[in-house]
Amino acid sequence: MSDIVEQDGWFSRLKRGLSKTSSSLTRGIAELFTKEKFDAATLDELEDLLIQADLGIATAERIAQAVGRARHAKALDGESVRMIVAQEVARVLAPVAKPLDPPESARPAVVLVVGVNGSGKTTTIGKIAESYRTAGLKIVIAAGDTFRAAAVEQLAVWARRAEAIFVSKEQGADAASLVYEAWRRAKDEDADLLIIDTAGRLQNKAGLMAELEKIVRVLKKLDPEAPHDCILVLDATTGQNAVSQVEAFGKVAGVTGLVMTKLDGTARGGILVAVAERYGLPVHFIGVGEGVDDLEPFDPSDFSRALVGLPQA
Ligand SMILES: Nc1nc2c(ncn2[C@@H]2O[C@H](COP(=O)(O)OP(=O)(O)OP(=O)(O)O)[C@@H](O)[C@H]2O)c(=O)[nH]1
Repeated sequence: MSDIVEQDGWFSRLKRGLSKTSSSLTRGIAELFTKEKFDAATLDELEDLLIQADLGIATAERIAQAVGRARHAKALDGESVRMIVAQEVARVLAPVAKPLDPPESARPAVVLVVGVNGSGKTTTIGKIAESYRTAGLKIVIAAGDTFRAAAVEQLAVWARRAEAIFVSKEQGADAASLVYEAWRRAKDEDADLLIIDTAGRLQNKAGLMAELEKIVRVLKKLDPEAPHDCILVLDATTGQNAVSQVEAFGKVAGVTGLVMTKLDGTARGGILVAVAERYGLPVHFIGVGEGVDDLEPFDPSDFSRALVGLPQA
């Protein structure tokens, strides 16, 4: 691959996006080799370093054990340790890397997008709509965040770009009734896909969570299988808080998959691994920047190598 293509490619954006995490891991691992010998205490330090990057205790332990085994077989250096980290991380992530794949038989297939304020829901919806427009699908987008006029406007821009039918209501309107209308509209138009934005809410605000529950209830009356996908968008910079979001949104809306954004904003990008290990939920997309090209389908090999600053396999 030429340098120019490589520069503009997804992997180099991913690598740049994950550089806060990868440089902190690379530096930390290099420091382990300034010790006189690489012994059990060094392995503990490695484990701590991985936990600090939010990789989760179980994965950190497994990686330290794998490095421990390798140290008997060959002389280690920073790069070989990073390679072991990448291999173990890829192993954890392989089962959760699944493209978003709403059923073709459902008309419309319903994708509900949930998450706290500012996590990147709008950007995610724009990306999904764009990829399905390219595939020739007829799309309806419902502006279920009826609280913020700016959110509706932003979504309308994405809808126009994706040549999607856009359904919105006046500010403060009941979100569940908007969802009802949007589903009917999608049915009347024989649309393939209905994507529903929802208002950002904190997982500990009971009133807003009840409203989300009502949206799901309304959808189930229209189609017992809906929503076919319920995507939780997680902001990586919220760290361990992502874990409580998965639980709270999972309980109310039955989360079926994840998108993790803003991996560029943290040195603890390992949080994706911790969440994957704990819940085994599919990861559909990851985001490392504000542009539409900075959100891409999740690839465990690319992610795990970029996480420790290694070139693409
Ligand atoms: N650095 C960075 N910024 C991102 C990423 N994804 C989204 N953003 C930015 O984060 C902000 C919030 O993204 P939105 O897509 O509007 O999020 P939202 O969840 O719809 O937000 P609300 O409508 O406020 O609930 C925007 O300024 C995005 O450009 C990412 O991966 N990295």
